Amino acid sequence: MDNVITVSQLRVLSRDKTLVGPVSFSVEHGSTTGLCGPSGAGKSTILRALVDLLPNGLSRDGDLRVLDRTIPPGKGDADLRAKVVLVPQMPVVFGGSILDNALFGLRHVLRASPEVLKARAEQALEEAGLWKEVADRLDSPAQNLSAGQRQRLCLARALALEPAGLLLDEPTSALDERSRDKVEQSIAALHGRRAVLIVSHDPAQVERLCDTTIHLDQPATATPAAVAG
Ligand SMILES: Nc1ncnc2c1ncn2[C@@H]1O[C@H](COP(=O)(O)OP(=O)(O)OP(=O)(O)O)[C@@H](O)[C@H]1O
Repeated sequence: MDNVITVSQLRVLSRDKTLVGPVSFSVEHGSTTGLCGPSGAGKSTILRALVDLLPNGLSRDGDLRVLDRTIPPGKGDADLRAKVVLVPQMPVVFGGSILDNALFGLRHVLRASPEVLKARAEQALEEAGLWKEVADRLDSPAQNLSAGQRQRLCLARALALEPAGLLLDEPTSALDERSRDKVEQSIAALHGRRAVLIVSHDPAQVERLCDTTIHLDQPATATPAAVAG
């Protein structure tokens, strides 16, 4: 199978100090990979590095390939962010309707008629496992959705971009068991269709969803780059 994301000796640096890494791994098309490790090990930071959205003051080195393209540090662009999409830990639901939220992002990437955009958003809501619950109220405020529905709406917003890779940061950490199960069903349905990298604290969840696991064993400490490298 083809790799969607390939990382070799990737480190995240804070000034000249290694904050996370080095790590090397790949995520294949159609696979679901778990990214695990103790709090502070650098899981969220790695996800952000993969889409070149590190906070100010942090940078990365090492090699990052997305599909057949090498992404030099700081050179991530809209094209990269449509191919590999990060869904953050806390779902961000904007003011506006459910449909507006599903379309957010897609509108900037795809120049198409409102009908085509709507069809793509509906397909994404279906893929995220939310369609049946919202089909009759697409114009209702998204803020009224439950926490689990919001998480799946954010998943739909990402899927509307038809990414090759999805990065999910603790997608069920704030959910009760029933909502968690629904989100997990949606993630499981992506297996075979997308490359999914999922940060999880829950070994049982990793067992349920993932083909392979990457372990970040050490909490990140700012060690001198020359030593850590
Ligand atoms: N902007 C930043 N500047 C400096 N250090 C940072 C910055 N962002 C994160 N860090 C540090 O990087 C390390 C990794 O943080 P990160 O949030 O990636 O860990 P994590 O494994 O996702 O943790 P958790 O499981 O608790 O969410 C931590 O030591 C954190 O303090």
